[in-house]
Order: sequence, then C-alpha cells, then structure tokens
Amino acid sequence: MTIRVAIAGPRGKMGAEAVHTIMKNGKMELVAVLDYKEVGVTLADLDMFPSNYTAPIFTDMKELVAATDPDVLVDLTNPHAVYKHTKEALALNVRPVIGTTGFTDAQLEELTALAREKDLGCIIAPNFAIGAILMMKFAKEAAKYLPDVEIIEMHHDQKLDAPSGTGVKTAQMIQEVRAQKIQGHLEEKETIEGARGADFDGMRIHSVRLPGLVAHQQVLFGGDGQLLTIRHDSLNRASFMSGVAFCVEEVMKMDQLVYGLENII
Ligand SMILES: NC(=O)C1=CN([C@@H]2O[C@H](COP(=O)(O)OP(=O)(O)OC[C@H]3O[C@@H](n4cnc5c(N)ncnc54)[C@H](OP(=O)(O)O)[C@@H]3O)[C@@H](O)[C@H]2O)C=CC1
Ligand SMILES: O=C(O)C1=N[C@H](C(=O)O)C[C@H](O)C1
Repeated sequence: MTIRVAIAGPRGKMGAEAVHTIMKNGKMELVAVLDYKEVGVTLADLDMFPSNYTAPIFTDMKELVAATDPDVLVDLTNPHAVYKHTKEALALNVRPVIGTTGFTDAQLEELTALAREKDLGCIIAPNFAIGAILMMKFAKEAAKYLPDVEIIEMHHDQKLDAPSGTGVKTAQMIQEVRAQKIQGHLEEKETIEGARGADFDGMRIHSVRLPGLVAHQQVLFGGDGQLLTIRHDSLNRASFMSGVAFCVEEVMKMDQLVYGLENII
C-alpha cells in the first residue's frame, strides 16, 4: 500500500528536504502540502522545486484533508503552528509525524490523550537523526553512574526555540535515571543573569546560536578527576531524512502517541 503523505512547512529548510525525501520514496506519495500563506497552486509554482512536483498547496488543513485524503501529516513548521496542526490532523484521522520542536508538557499530555481517544498513531520526534538518538540513549546510560551533567546544544541562529527539543528530551531521559542532585556550589551566584544556563531539575542546559552551525549537542559528565563527553553533530539536514521516512512507515502501524524515537527504534 502506498502511504499518502502531506507535509506542513514545505518551503522551510527541513520541509523542503522532506518534500524531496517523500518524492523519492517508492512506498510513499506526496499528496499535498500545507502552508500558511498563498504561495502558489502546486509545489511546481515555487522556484525551489522542479516542474514535476505537482502536489497541491493548501492553507487550510480541513480543505487539504477533504481534497487529498492523506494517511500521514509530517509537520516541520514552527513552535507557534505545530500544536494546532497536530490537533487538527488527529481530529481528521490523519496520523501526525511531528519534527517541529517547542511543545509544552501540557500540550504533549493533551495530544497523548487525543491520540488514545482516536486510536491513532502519532510520533513526536524532537530529533530524527539516528546518531542523536544514540547520543541521548548513551547519555541516559552514563547518568546512572555520573550524575553531574551539563548539556550544551549548539544550533544555527535562525532557530526559534531554546533550549532545543533535543536538549530538553536529553534532560528528560537523564532525569529518569539520575540521582537527584543540585550541581555546582550551593552558594554560587550569577553576576550576569543566565550565566549558568537553564536549570532542568538541577542539570544545566546551555544554548549556543551561531551562523554556520546546523545542529550539534554535547553532554558532559564530570567525575573525580575525569570528564566524559558524548557528542553528536548533524552536518546537514539529510541527517534527519531516514528518520522521517522511518516514522512515516512506523506511524501507520501504531495506535497511540510516541514522544521520542528512542521508544521505537
Ligand atoms: N525533529 C528533527 O529532527 C528536526 C526538527 N527541526 C525542527 O523543525 C522545525 C522547522 O525547522 P526549519 O526547517 O529549520 O525551520 P524553517 O524556518 O526553515 O521552516 C519552517 C517553515 O514553516 C513555515 N511555516 C510557518 N508557520 C506555518 C504554518 N502555520 N503553516 C505552514 N507552514 C508554516 C515557514 O514559513 P515562513 O518562513 O514563510 O514563515 C517556513 O517555511 C523547527 O521546529 C525545528 O526545531 C529541525 C531539524 C530537525
Ligand atoms: O531547529 C533545528 O535545526 C533543530 N531542531 C531540533 C531540536 O530542537 O532539537 C532537532 C535538531 O537539533 C535540529
């Protein structure tokens, strides 16, 4: 069976890469894309895509679903739009595969309940790159033995959310196993606010934003006389694409929401 895929955010850095990925995949068909402004009738109207990319462009999810009947919605938009898109897709019986980051805990809970109510698969993946998933898994393992940990995530300067979805997910996975601990000196004081980074359950997350970067993270563990560094680098956005295709196939077999690819690889 060919999987019918719609993509939200097709003009973006990730969305455009995902359009090419789905177009090249023999098991999938790109049936539509979702944008928020009128940018053309089909993808072929956009200079960035070839003339044989004929998927229609919609600005309304309901119209998109009624006209093209997708099985899966891949969302690569931004933290302001993604929650609404995910909710709408589930309500219309379309399985969401979400790469967009920036969900609140309350939103994740609500979407989990909605997917359960509808018996529909939904994947929310803060990172699609297999190397990044392994970095998070290895960091979780290390935290059992080395509870002093700081996360440094580094991204391009166009990123809207901080910390990154991967940074937050890493901290959440470490939190599951790490002995409760406030790090650093109990009397430490920041002389410039933010100097010690974001505080996640006593762990610090530092966000670096610079042109030239793509997506990078290192997790540092300190112990007596030793430092363990677990690092992952995405050097381009192709690094995420096998994960996108994997999720499109997997979500078709699922009947609930999964947050994080570490739960299904
Ligand atoms: N899970 C993963 O592995 C990865 C996740 N990401 C995440 O994916 C998201 C996109 O990243 P990236 O491609 O770099 O960002 P971009 O800013 O390059 O792309 C986002 C695109 O979404 C469009 N957009 C904004 N609002 C809407 C809307 N309501 N409906 C449809 N389209 C909309 C934007 O249009 P316009 O520019 O005109 O506003 C833009 O074209 C981010 O949240 C990022 O964190 C990124 C890389 C990997
Ligand atoms: O915005 C990005 O670029 C990325 N966003 C995701 C995140 O917030 O973790 C995944 C990856 O780090 C790239």
